[in-house]
Amino acid sequence: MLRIVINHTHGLARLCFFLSPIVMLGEVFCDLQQPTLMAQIIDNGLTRHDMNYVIGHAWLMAGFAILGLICGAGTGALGNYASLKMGQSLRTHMLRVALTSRNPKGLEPATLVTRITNDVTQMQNLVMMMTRGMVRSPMLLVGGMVMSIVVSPRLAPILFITMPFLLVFMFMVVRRSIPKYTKMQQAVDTVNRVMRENLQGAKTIKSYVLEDHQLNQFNDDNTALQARSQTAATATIILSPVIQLVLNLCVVIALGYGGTLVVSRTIPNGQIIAFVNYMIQITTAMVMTVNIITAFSRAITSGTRVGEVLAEEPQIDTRPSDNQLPHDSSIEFDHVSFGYIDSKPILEDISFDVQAGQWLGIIGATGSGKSSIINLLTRTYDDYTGTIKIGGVDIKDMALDTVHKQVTLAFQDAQLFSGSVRSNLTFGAPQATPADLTTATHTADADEFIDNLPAKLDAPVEQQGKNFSGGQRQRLNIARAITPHAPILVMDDATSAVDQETNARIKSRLDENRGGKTTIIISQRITNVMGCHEILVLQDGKLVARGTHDELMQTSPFYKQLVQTQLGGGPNGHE
Ligand SMILES: Nc1ncnc2c1ncn2[C@@H]1O[C@H](COP(=O)(O)OP(=O)(O)OP(=O)(O)O)[C@@H](O)[C@H]1O
Repeated sequence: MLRIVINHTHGLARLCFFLSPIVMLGEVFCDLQQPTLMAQIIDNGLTRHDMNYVIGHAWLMAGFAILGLICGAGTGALGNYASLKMGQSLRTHMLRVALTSRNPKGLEPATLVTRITNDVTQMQNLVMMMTRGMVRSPMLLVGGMVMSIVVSPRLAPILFITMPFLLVFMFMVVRRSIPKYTKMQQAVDTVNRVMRENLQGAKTIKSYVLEDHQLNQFNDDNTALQARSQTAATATIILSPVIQLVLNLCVVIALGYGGTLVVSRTIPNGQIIAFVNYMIQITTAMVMTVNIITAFSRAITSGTRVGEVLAEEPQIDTRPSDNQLPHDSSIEFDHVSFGYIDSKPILEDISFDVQAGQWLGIIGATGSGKSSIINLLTRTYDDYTGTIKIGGVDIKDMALDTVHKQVTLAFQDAQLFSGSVRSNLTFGAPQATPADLTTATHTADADEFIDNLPAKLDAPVEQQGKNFSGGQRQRLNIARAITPHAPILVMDDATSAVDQETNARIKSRLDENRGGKTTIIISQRITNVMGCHEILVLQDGKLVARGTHDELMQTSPFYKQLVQTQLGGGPNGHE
C-alpha cells in the first residue's frame, strides 16, 4: 500500500509527503514542553513566590503553543497537498487502466466506480493520517512516556504496567476488523451496481410497473450494507472507551499514589501535575492512534482494492519499437481459436481471408461468435491461437494504435457521448474537415435529420444519446465510423434499428462512397450480406460454410433456410 502511495505522489507532492511529518515533529516537541514548564512554574515560581519566573515561563509556554500551532498548520497544508495530488494521480491512472485493460475476467464497472471514488478517498485519508497522525500520535505517545519518566520517575511504573496490555488489545481488535471492512466495501460495490442498473433501466422498470419490486430488492442490498458497516464499526468501537477508561484509572492511581508521595514530601507538587498532564497527552495520543488504526483498517482494504485495479495493466505487448505497418487493407484469419473463459471455446479453427477493398458478410445465429471475430481483429483480446493478419502483417507485430487506425467499427449498441453531434462524429478523427463530415453523414443517411436540428452539427447530444431515437443513434454511429477514413470498416448489426428503406439507402451509399475500404458486414438480415464478395456462415463458433450468395444457396442448408425464412422460397430466395 505504501508503494502505491509513493508511486502516485510525484515531484512537489512527494516532497510535501516527506516534509510534512518532519514539520510535525516541531508540533510534538512544542506540545511536550508544556507539562514540564507548568511543573517548573509550580515548583520554582509559585512555591517561591517568584513572579518573574512565573511570567517568563508563561511567555515561554505561549511561545511553544504558537510555534506548535504553526507547525501543525504547516503539516496539515503539506499533507493535504500530497493527499489531493495522490488522489488525482490515482484516479487518472485507474481510469486509464480500466479503459486499456484487456483482461476478459476484469473488474465490473460498478466495483471500478467504487474503487476509483470511495477507495481512493480512503487512500487519501490514509495519506493525511500518515503525514499528520501517524507521526504525531506515536511521537506524542513515546515522547509523553519518556518525559513522564524524566519528570516523575517514581510515578512512571504505572504507565509501564498498563501500556503492554493496551497495545496487545489494540492489535487484536484491528486484526479482527480488517476482514469486516473488506466485506463492507464489497457491499458498497453491490449497492453501486444495483443502483446503476436501476437508473439505467428506469424506463424498462416503469414500463413493467416494477418500481416497488426493484425498490424492495434495493432495500435488501442497502440493509446488507448498513449491517456490514455496523459490524465493521462495532469491531473497533470498543477501542476508544476501553483506552479512555484504563488511562483514567491510571490518572486516579497516579493522583492517589502521587498524593501520598507529595504529602510525605518525596516528590514536589509540580511533578504530579506534570505527570497527570503527560498522562492526558498519552490518552489523547492513544485515542488518536485508535482513530488512525480504524481508518487504517479501512485504508488497508481500500489499498488492496486499488492495487487490484492497478495490477490490471494492459496485457498486450504493443511493440512500439518494431511496429510494422500493413501493406494494404486485406485481412487473413489462419486457424484461429479463442475462448473468453479458458475451458469454453467460442471460436474454433476459423480460417478465411478478405482481399483489400472487398465486402465480407458474416451471418449466423445469435451467439455463434460473429462479434468475437471482430473483437480479435481489433485486438480487444489477445489470447487466441492461430494468426490474424492485416495487410499481410501479423496484428501482434503491430502497435495497438496502428491496429486501431486500420479498423473503425459501427456497433448495434450505438454508444454516443454527451457533447454535440459534431463532437461525436469527430470522436475518432479530430482533424476531420467539413467535407469529411458531409460525406460521412450523407453515407449514413444522417444528413437529413441533422439538417432539421435547430443547431445542426452543433446540436447537443445528451448522456448516452438519449435525445435521439435508436435509428438516429445508429446512423450517427455509422457516420462516426466512416469519418476517420480507416481502410477497414466493420458494421456489426449496425443498422438493426433502421427501417428497410433507410437500410437499403445506407447500403447503396456505402457502396458508392466507401472509397475502396475493406468492409465487413455482420448482420441478421440476409439482404445486407447477400451482395458481398464472400459470406461466412458461423454456427456455434465454427465456420460451417463460406462463399458467395449463389454458392451458399447450393452448399449451405443453414444459409438456404435463412434465405427462405427471410425472403421466401425461390432459388434466390424469391418466390
Ligand atoms: N465478454 C465476454 N465474456 C464472456 N463470454 C462472452 C463475452 N462476449 C461474448 N461472450 C460469449 O461468446 C459467445 C459468442 O458471442 P458473440 O457476441 O461473438 O456472438 P454473436 O454471434 O455476435 O451474437 P449476436 O448476434 O447475438 O450479437 C456467446 O456465447 C457469448 O455469451
